Amino acid sequence: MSATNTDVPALEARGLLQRFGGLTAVDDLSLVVQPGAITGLIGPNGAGKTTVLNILGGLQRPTAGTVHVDGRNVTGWSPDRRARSARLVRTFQTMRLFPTMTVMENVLTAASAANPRGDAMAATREAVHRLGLDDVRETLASTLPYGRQRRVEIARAISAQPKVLLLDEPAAGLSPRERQELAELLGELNRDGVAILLVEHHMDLVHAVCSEVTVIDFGRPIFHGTVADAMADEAVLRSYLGPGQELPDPSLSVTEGAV
Ligand SMILES: Nc1ncnc2c1ncn2[C@@H]1O[C@H](COP(=O)(O)OP(=O)(O)OP(=O)(O)O)[C@@H](O)[C@H]1O
Repeated sequence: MSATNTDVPALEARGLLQRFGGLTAVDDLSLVVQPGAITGLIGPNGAGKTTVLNILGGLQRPTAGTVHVDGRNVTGWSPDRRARSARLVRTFQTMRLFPTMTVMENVLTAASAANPRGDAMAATREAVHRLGLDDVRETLASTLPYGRQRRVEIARAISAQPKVLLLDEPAAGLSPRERQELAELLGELNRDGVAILLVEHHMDLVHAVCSEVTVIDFGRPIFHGTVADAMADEAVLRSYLGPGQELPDPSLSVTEGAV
C-alpha cells in the first residue's frame, strides 16, 4: 500500500452539516481519522452515520462543511475521483454485488474503475487471495453464503488499493466467528497503512479493532474517546441505547474468540 503522510490526518471532516428539508441529519460534526488508526463511528439507528459516510465518500454533497483526505480538500469530488485520486473507498450497508458475475468479475470491475491505468487484474488477484476467496474465484457471487458475499464486497474495496477505507456495517449478518475473522482482516489492513472509519452496531467488533470512537446522536457528536470510556459514558448510554438500557457485554469480544 502507498506510504502515508503522518503529519496530517488521513481523513478529516470539519463542521459537517446535512439538511434534508426540515430535518437536520448531521449537525456540526467534525471527525479525524489518523493515519494508521481504526476509528469507530457509532450511534443509535437513524443517528446519521450512513449520511456521514455518504458525505465522506462523495455520494452526498453536504449543506456545509469540508472533507479533507491526506490534507487535500476533496469536498466537491465525486466518489470515483475520491477513489482514484485520493484512494478513499467505501463499502455499503446493503451489498452491491453483481449477482450474475463471478467473484473475480465482481472484484475486477471495482479494480478496473479504481486503477484505470494500473494492473487491475493483479490488484484483483491480490484482493481475492487476501480475502480467502481463491477457492470460489469462478463462482457466481449470488450463490455464495452471505458471509462470503460480504468478503467479496470487501475484496472489491481492497482491490482499489485504498489509503482510507469507509466501512458501513461490514459485520451485519455475520456470525461471531466471521466477525472475529473480519477483526483480524481489519487489523492486517490497518498494519499495512490503511486508515479505517468503521460504522458498526456490533460492539464486539468495535471493541476489538477501534482505537477510538466518535458517538453521534441526532447527527451531533456526543462523545469522542476510547471504546472503553464510551461504554461507561452516561450520555452515550442514555442516547445511544435509550433510558435503562445497557451496552452489549464486551466479554463477547471477538479478539478472545468467544462464541
Ligand atoms: N436522502 C434522505 N432524505 C431525507 N432524509 C434522509 C435521507 N437520508 C437519510 N435521511 C434521514 O436522516 C437521518 C439519518 O439517517 P442515516 O441513515 O444516516 O442514519 P444511520 O445512523 O445510518 O441509521 P442506521 O443505523 O439505522 O443505518 C434519518 O432520520 C433518516 O431518515
